[in-house]
Amino acid sequence: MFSLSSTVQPQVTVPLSHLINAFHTPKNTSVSLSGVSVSQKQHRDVVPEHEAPSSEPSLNLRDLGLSELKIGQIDQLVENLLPGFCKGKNISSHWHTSHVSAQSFFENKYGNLDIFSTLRSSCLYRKQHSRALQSICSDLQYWPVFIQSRGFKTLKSRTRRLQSTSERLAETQNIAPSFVKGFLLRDRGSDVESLDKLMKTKNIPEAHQDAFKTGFAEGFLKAQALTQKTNDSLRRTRLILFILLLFGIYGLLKNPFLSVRFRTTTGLDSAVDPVQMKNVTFEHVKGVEEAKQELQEVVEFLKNPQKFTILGGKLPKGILLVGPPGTGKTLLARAVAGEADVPFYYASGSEFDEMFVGVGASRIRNLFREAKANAPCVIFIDELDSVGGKRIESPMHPYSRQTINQLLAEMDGFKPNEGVIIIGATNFPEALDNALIRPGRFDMQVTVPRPDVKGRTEILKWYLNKIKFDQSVDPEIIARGTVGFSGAELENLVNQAALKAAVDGKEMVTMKELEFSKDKILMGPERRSVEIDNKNKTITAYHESGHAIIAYYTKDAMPINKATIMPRGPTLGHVSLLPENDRWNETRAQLLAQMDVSMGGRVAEELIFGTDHITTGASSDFDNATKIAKRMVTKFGMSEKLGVMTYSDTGKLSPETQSAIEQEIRILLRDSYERAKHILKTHAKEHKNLAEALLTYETLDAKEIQIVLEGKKLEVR
Ligand SMILES: Nc1ncnc2c1ncn2[C@@H]1O[C@H](COP(=O)(O)OP(=O)(O)OP(=O)(O)O)[C@@H](O)[C@H]1O
Ligand SMILES: [Zn+2]
Repeated sequence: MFSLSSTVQPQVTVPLSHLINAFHTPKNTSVSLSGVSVSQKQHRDVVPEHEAPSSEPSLNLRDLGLSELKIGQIDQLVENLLPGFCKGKNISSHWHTSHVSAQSFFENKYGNLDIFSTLRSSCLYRKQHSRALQSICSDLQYWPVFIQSRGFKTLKSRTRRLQSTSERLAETQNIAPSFVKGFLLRDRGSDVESLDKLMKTKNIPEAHQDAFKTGFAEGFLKAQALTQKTNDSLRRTRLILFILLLFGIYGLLKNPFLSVRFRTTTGLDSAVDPVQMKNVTFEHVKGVEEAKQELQEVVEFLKNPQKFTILGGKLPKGILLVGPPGTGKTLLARAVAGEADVPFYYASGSEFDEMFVGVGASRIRNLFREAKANAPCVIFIDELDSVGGKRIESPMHPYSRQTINQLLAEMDGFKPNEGVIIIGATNFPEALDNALIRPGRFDMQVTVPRPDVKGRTEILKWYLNKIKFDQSVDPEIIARGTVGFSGAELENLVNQAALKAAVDGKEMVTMKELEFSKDKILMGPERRSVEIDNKNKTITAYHESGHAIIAYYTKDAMPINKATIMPRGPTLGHVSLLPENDRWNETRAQLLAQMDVSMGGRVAEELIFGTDHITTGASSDFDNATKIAKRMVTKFGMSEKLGVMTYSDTGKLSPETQSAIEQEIRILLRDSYERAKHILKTHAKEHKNLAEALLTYETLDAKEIQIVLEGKKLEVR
């Protein structure tokens, strides 16, 4: 384990290369770190400060103390800095710890949330931020190194930091993502923005923008070449950069819709032009069937608003697409417009107040004026939380209230049959201002989850069909190994494989390149979340199988409908049961069975992972079981000791009766726990099989569960 001392020591001077080596050196080599105490299994030696070669670039951390952190740097920290720690394996385990502590902080605060989206979308929570950051950063004392090296000006030092070609490759994404968009398009780092901003301020006409970007990249290459002339691997980097560039431009020409992204232009009274999205349809969005179904109605409405409303159709004005980054929310919104063949207005919440503070409100006004004049149409507001967050006391955004109020006023200001549909996207719905989700505003929520294994297969096939690949390629195998990947990441995976094949001079993409780029992505930025996912997934798989096994082997339990370990909302997985008929009455045996099924999760954790490793994940299960037990005792007269009598207001009971009730409930729960334990012990083998099947397939329906429990082999889907 690579753990660094836990206090920030701003006075330490750390030679960059030493840090870098520490990040990228395999476990068994020893690395010198100056001034940073390092402890792990095999001790690495710590070189005193003066021994650092003076010619090396070094950084005085004093100038960059934690208190200096600007809110705007949080994105950089989260998106760029922390992944940097995860490149090597050691770092990844290190990150693990920090992640958990930061996450638990947020969990206490907000329930089970994705730390990344939380940090990303809530620049407003200044206090929480600094605390969360401290918990992340407290032992990452050299983090400013990375922050310092962001941006075009300082990229030189950053390049030195990068050791392997593959990282240089990753680096190129940060350098020129806007013109490799559609190709390697996930990074929206600050570099892109600065380039975009530069183009805005320089007023580059659209026709020349590509040339400008190219020139910019070339200039960057030159600057790089000047500083490190003879470096061999640098040449390779330049080559790769260049190939990337060509590919990117090629992709841009070939596939314009991928890169056309409408932005409200600068200026106070900016014109707003729609983007017609004829060529994006639901066909382009894979693996989110449920969301598409839910949105189908909206398409019908947009095709003919009057008719729809005359027939009595009722539609929300606003639809909120909720889901993690890169799952296709923007794509879905475009597809809605495309399907209905109506104009699509794109706006990004974070852009409203970005150029000139206070113009957000007028931008919103313009946007809606234009949209209404061109109805039916779709207005899409990406990153809705950054305009509609609960930022009442945000010093960063003094005008945001105005912006959000304007948005609310506009939404209230038109009738449902006017044909304007507002689609907002967020990966952090909890941060939204309550006023926004009231009826008549964003009152319909559509979840856009990470794709399951089937969805991932579809997405991979879709993007594979755009490139050349050989017979060996089996999308399903890749899909199984990419738990937790979003659509964008899968697209990226395919693109990177194509790139790798091209760089290696191959004619087609084979399984080898796909596996390579999968691993690369896994080791890169996404790794820790996936790693945590895997660990959590195992626990979840046994927990959920526990419920399922009890349900299956208990005579009076409801039949199982499905079991899944796909996280949804705040849950990590669930087992759903379906009553055979509507239940008018429940028997004592049925109630007990329900309790046993609830107990199954925790019992499974205890049996498989040991008492020390049981998780908090069972609390709602216990709530369930306790409620049933309580009702049995106090309402249904199902306790021998307390007899056939109801006890409605437990507050008015004598202490003796109360404790008798409690005692009875406790006994019911304890017995239930023991029954569940007995079943799980008896069926340990089936339990294991089911958990493993869940880990492979993520979701199993009733029939598949039965097949597994009967010891047969599941057909590969
Ligand atoms: N389900 C999917 N099917 C096909 N392609 C997808 C899917 N999800 C994402 N992609 C690809 O990833 C790109 C980025 O996705 P998109 O911008 O729609 O995600 P998003 O959910 O809006 O992300 P963010 O929250 O970061 O804005 C899409 O343009 C598309 O190329
Ligand atoms: Zn449970």
